[in-house]
Amino acid sequence: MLSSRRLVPLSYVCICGFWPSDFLQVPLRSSFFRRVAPAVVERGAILNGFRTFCSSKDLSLEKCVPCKRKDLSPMTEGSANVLKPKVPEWELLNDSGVMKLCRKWKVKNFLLGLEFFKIVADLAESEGHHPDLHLVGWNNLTIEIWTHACGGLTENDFILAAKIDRLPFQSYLK
Ligand SMILES: C[C@H](O)[C@H](O)[C@H]1CNC2=NC(N)=NC(=O)C2=N1
Repeated sequence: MLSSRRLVPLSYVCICGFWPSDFLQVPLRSSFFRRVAPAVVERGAILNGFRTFCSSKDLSLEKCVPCKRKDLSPMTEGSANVLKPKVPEWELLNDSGVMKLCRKWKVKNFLLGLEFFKIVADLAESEGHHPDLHLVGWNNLTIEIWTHACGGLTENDFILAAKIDRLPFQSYLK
């Protein structure tokens, strides 16, 4: 389904009801955009020209797209902050200029930590988009998500984070 979604160049935020029919193109620089930005993300929008969320409130229902575009560029901190409320458990990290999503868990034991990562790995493979996995001190897990192809954040990262949040990990945690 996603292949039908064209990637459009960044110049407007497109508010859509249903892809690709009823677009209202709003110049990013307009005061209208600044006022409606959060609502735009709620209703569905193109941020950084990569895709429209077609009014899905839940990013975990979206699919990651291949990061093959030569001109793929990371989203701005402003765009990241607009999407951040959709993955409230994650924090935005600026790692030497590379913006990433980061979340930590403490699991009951080492083997559950590896099982946790295996489940995340299977999800990542199915999405074709992969997190950085850290397991330290036997039971401290950290997952960092960013788009390596452009050295920053894209919608794929927020989608993967939202999908990870829906995995059934409660029984793994301390
Ligand atoms: C074509 C495919 O999208 C790329 O090989 C994927 C694989 N998984 C990936 N994962 C992440 N996090 N960033 C990437 O740039 C990336 N590229």
